[in-house]
Amino acid sequence: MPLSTLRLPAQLHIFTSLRNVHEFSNVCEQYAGIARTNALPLAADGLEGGIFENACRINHACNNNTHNNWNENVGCHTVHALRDIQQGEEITIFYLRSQESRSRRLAQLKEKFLFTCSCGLCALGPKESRESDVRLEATLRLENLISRGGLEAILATPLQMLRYVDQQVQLYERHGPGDAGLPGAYFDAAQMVVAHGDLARGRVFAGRAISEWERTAGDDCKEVIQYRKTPHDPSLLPGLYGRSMEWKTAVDDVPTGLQPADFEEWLWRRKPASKKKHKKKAKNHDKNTSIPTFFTIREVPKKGQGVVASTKITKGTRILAESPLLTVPRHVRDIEAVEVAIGRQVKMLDEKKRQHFFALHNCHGDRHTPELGICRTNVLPLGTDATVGGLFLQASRINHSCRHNSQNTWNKKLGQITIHAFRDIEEGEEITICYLGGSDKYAHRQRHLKSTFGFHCSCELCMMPLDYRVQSDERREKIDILDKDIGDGMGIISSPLACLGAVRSLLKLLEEESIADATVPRAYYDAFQIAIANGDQARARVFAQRAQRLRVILQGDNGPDTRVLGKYADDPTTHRLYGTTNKWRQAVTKVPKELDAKAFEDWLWKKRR
Ligand SMILES: C[S@@+](CC[C@H](N)C(=O)[O-])C[C@H]1O[C@@H](n2cnc3c(N)ncnc32)[C@H](O)[C@@H]1O
Repeated sequence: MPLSTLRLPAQLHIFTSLRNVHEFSNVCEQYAGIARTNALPLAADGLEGGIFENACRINHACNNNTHNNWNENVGCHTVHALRDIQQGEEITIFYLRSQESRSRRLAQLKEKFLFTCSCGLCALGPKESRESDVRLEATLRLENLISRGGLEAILATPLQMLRYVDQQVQLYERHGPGDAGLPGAYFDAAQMVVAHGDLARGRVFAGRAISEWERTAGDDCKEVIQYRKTPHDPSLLPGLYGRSMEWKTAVDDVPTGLQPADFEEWLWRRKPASKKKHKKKAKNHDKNTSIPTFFTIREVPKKGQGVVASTKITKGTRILAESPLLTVPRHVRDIEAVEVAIGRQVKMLDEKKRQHFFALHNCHGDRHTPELGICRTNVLPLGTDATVGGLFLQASRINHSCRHNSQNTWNKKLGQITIHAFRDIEEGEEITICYLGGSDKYAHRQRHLKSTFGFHCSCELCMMPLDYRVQSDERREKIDILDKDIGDGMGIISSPLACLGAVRSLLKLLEEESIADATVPRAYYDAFQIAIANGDQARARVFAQRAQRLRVILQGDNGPDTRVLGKYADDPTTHRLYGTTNKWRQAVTKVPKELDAKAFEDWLWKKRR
């Protein structure tokens, strides 16, 4: 039970003996510090917290072995073992709201609780840690897709939503029984199938959710009590049963006698992959390019049309290469001249293309002619800082996200825009690019998107809780400052070491902010320039190689920046800045070969030991 009053001296004594990681100069600050260090949430929203004599002594681990939960029925904080705990092993809980990548967890724990976590998960070697991060990020992404889709997506694309939960459960199970996300996932699945009248599967999913809640929070927890009857009568799931009857089954239609794997196939409505279907997929190529089609263009809730992955797309895949339908001058004040230029090109389109053109979205209403409104809504830049934009029948259907998954690049040599996935995209997930430049903060992003494209952004990042968004804005502000400092070019010569340190800090912030677009190779290219301007060919080669590898992901082998970076990686002295000073002069052969990963990074960034 929480310590409800502190009038009794014994309770006050317990309270003041709790750890306080915050500085204080009076009693009020001391008590507030203790509360901030120790309070455990009394509800899922985390707005109210309680102080507990024993539970507040439990330390954090990112691979926690227990799950803590405020049980409002019994008015107690409960702690349940998620796996066997050996005698003498420390009992641990998880202090943060959700499992994220190692760097994010470390940053949040440092900020909120002022410690550097060294638990088993944080202490993994680089390879295992990366693998764990990939799994956690995938879980989080699926969680976001499910929660953002909401009822609308459950009703519109139920199979897709069920697929997300299926993948989520598989990821949780790969993590082992320690994960407390399972009951929620099974409950989501129960809601999805029941909304379409499928009581048989609803019964199985609801049963699994209840037994997982019992395991992680006890049979007297709120959820078990509230939904105890649903495995017997899944139609009791609140407000959902029979919104559609597309998957209608009776509650007793659960198949018997199936092998476990076959039962799971039935339960999750997975279709066994038939050879025929594979053949069809391989043939499914875009008519105008040699690229297989990875997407469909269809209605996306609250966004009009959008481009949606029709298969899983792996990081680095070229999703689309497309020639512009017409080109439009950008940054021109003389609107009439622009209208004339557009009008002339629209007239020259054949009838079919003209129809496609006028079917594109126009967010400007009758403020402009339809031709100009369509172009202003849909034009994509043909190069960095380009004075010309292009209008595309497919690429212009791609919607915006502040945490996008794909990069658009104008490939002058091909005369086409390319769209590359810079992280894995799940089947059914929307393909998104960023309409904005740089690392704009929340308020600025919303203002700009509203005034230029007429919508309020509710992407994954913009929908994060306020405290997360504030942290994100702080990181973005730092990114902006570092970017400007590095970009002014003076530091390369006058203070190269500080400049290199700034690039390293920038890359760390970009990773924390999950920015994986062209900003990252650009930062490595900055590091390359610092090294080569000061005569260090060895470091320059490594930085150029890293920038090139990232450009291959974002633009492909034949991308506009990929080749030139390859040239610099082969021979860094071909860069125009080579030898501006010889302060760090070093041959290209001096890249150390014997160092472990950490020592190599220390060498690369000239970090003194
Ligand atoms: C280039 S078009 C993208 C395709 C467009 N959705 C369509 O139906 O053709 C830009 C327009 O799409 C919509 N849009 C793009 N991203 C959006 C988002 N994240 N949320 C809501 N609407 C969005 C806005 O209406 C915007 O003006």
